[in-house]
Amino acid sequence: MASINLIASASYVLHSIKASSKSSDHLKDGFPLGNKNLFRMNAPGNLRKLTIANVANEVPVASQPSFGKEALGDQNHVAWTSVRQHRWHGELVVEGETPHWLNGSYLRNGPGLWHVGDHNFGHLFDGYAMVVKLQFENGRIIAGHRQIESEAYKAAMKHNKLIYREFSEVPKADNFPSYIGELAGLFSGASLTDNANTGVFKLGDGRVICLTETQKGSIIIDPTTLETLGKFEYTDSIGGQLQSAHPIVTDTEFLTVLPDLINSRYLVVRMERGSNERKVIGRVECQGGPKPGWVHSFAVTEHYIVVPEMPLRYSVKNILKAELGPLYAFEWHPESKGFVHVMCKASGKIVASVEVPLYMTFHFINAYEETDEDGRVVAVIADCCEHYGDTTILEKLRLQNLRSFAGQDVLPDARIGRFTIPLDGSPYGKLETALDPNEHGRGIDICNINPAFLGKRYRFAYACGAQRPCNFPNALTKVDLVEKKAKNWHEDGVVPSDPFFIARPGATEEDDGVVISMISEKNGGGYALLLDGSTFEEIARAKFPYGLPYGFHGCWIPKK
Ligand SMILES: CC(=O)/C=C/C=C(C)/C=C/C1=C(C)CCCC1(C)C
Ligand SMILES: CC(/C=C/C=O)=C\C=C\C=O
Ligand SMILES: [Fe+2]
Repeated sequence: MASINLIASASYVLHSIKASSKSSDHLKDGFPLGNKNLFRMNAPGNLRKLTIANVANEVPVASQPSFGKEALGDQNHVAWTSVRQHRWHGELVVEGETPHWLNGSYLRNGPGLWHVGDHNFGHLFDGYAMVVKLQFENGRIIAGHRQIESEAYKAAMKHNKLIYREFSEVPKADNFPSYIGELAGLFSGASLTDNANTGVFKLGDGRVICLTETQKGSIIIDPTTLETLGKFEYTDSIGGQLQSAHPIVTDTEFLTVLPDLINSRYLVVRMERGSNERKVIGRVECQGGPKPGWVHSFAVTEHYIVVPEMPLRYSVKNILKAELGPLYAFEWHPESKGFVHVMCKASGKIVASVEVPLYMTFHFINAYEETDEDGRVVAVIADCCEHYGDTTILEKLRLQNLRSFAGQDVLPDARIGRFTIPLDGSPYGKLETALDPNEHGRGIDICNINPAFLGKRYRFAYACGAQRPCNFPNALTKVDLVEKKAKNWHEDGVVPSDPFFIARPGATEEDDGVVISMISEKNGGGYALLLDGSTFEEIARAKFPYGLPYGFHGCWIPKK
């Protein structure tokens, strides 16, 4: 059965490759090159003329009139609306001043399209990936966005229906045999999405890669044109289907965690700069069960890798179901408990596996080693955006909820959860609240730090926070973990994304730099925002021709 499915999917892949060159061609068909100032805003019925400096190369998707089409009434914030065209590129007018030392490109990945044909997707995490670029050049900002041409996206465009399984979406089996094919495809991974919408990373050798949580969803793009260049092929034989969405990428290496659903363990792997071959550092045997916990992200210190084992566990039963359960591919197993494991990076040995209170996190912020007066490491501290051991947030991120509850105070509380993991062999670790969550409006997620402090004792985290009432993080927050205070940025009706810190060259203070975020506005507009990393005051903003959907995670590519 699996081989039949593989043959089917191989012939499908061939079709898609042929279709892909055509698809890029037909995306240009009917492209009104002269029409440089007219943009239809995403807000329903809102036709406006905007003058944007040097707008070039706006590319409507000729045969996809469905872009930006969800008809959901006035409440449909542009943050939760498909982008109105496949790609765009142009210069933005800057209000304020961007620092002249800021030369390079900020790329951000996230969903761009949440429907196919007449079918609206269910969840924020389902959207077909779109990368947005802000290229800073001597005070100017050249911007652009482009859909990633994953197999899942191309297949959906070609057949006008969902073909691959997304986070909350399962393609409809037209008939029983095709459902059997779909099941086999799930075992082989052939039916799983490669929609690389979670993050974008610059590898040490300069390649730029977009990822999702399936290994096949590792896609190389051109950071200048944002063109999809092809699959990132792992040349090792490690196998498996899944990966963390958040590898730790430095100039020298790429570290990630691969959940192994068959053996109920995690593989921690490392890929050197310039290589496509991952090598296993070590294995973490899960303490609870029945399956490994979801591992969206993990953390590192200078010498250790911190691997979470959440009670929110992968569920093979759910993954194989035609209708997903309330927690999609996962199940909440409080009886299986929560654990955190610490692996020595050099030897792969587990130096601590501790039980901790039940927790629920997407994002680790950072981790570091705590030493005693003799300099011996006695504990590992790991911080994350923690949802009080409650999975409700997953339901709140359903598009219907994001669209219908704007302004209502339904965002579940979140905090910075600080794990203390003793290295003295004791079986328990601590999970405490790092600062009063009211400081950041009792909402916090999508966090960044100064990358020079990765794995080290640090003081500042930048994240999306909340200005209540809200149904989604609607503020930017700078958290001071030493003073236990936060500075917040908010404007009425905004949905800000990924506050990304870039250090000023030569800086000696941790927060000396700028924070970039892309803002979606309630009137359908949007802009790039620059805040001072220290004061958290606005230094510049630059309006996009039209608002962009909410995005997840970005990276910085300094100009060579
Ligand atoms: C955007 C984000 O934060 C997470 C995305 C996660 C995805 C796309 C997960 C996809 C999966 C499947 C398609 C089936 C198997 C399990 C799982 C990895 C959840
Ligand atoms: C948007 C999000 C997770 C994205 C994953 O990469 C979490 C939002 C949480 C809200 O508090
Ligand atoms: Fe994430």
